[in-house]
Amino acid sequence: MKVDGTPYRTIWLGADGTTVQAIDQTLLPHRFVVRDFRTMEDAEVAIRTMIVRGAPLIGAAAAYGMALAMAADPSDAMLARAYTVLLESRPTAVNLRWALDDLRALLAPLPPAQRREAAYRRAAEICDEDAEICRRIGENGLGLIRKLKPRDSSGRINALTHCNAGWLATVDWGTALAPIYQAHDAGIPIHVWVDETRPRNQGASLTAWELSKHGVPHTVIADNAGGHLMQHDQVDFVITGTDRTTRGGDVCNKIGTYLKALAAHDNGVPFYVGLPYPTIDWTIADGVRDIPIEERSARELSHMTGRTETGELATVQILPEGSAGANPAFDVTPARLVTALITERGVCDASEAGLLSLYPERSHAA
Ligand SMILES: CSC[C@@H](O)[C@@H](O)C(=O)COP(=O)(O)O
Repeated sequence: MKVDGTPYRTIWLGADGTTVQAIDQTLLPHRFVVRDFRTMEDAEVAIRTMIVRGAPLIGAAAAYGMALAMAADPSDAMLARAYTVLLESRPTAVNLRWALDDLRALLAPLPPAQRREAAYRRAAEICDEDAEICRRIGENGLGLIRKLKPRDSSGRINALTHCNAGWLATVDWGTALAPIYQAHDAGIPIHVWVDETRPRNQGASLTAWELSKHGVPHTVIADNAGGHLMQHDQVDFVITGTDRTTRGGDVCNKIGTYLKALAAHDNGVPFYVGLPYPTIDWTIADGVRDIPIEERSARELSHMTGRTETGELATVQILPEGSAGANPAFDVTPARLVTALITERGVCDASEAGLLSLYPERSHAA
């Protein structure tokens, strides 16, 4: 996607052929800064501190982390260490494990001298594949948007989204936002209600930024406003991404997604989820019980960072001294609340039968 006319992906290989570069998402929307990752540890820190975030981008960054590890030391010991260190950087997005398993299976049988080149080549392929997958999710989601009739008299289609599942969360295009970009580009009058997404504000900071860079009309709302808007016919569909979706169609996504799905269900508003195949965890049937939910620091609740009127970035405390905070970063929306899953292969029911209709080769997986 473009930033002020210049095409960008979220992560790419630097001109020296070794350093990996990525947009620093902790500074958006106020500063556009590109970071260099020179070591596997740089990639690990970037994932853990959310310089890069969003399930598909976490997978891509982990793949490049493995490549950086192999550039430093292509031994078996380093391969095992890089796998473990990177896997522990964040627990919920299954794309991380998917990418590391993919790289390890490719690299382990190779002689060490061939591992560096193979790892960089595969990391670049994963990035290209993610961009193409997301473009296809966009096409498949566009088909659904074309069938919607506006509920209110504005003549526009109103989407509601939570967190950031746009191009910043992937390598390019996004998952939830790809159909919205394609609808906008096709001339469909579409407007997006953007949940601010406390505590880290991925909606207010990232989704709003990338929609404005693409010229998509949008309005940021407090996280709790969505139910009210749905009761008053101001939301035609809800669309989110996901960090892990079970083989039965339970959707794990940013904390607060479940409440949006409940409100959508109560108001007869379609609730769609965009996802690429590496986000499906075929090993888990019950998402509420079995998906690991990341607990993040209470500091994300107690402090907020923003731009002052004089243009500097400043961090302020908003909780009283001594109040405890709890910060579960994700929740699980049961499949029964999901109208449909939108994948690169097409649209299906949020159920095992639905997913297997698109991925029949997985029917053997337990
Ligand atoms: C295409 S991204 C889907 C999800 O990764 C996204 O909605 C999300 O929850 C991101 O969480 P984050 O904690 O910002 O990494």
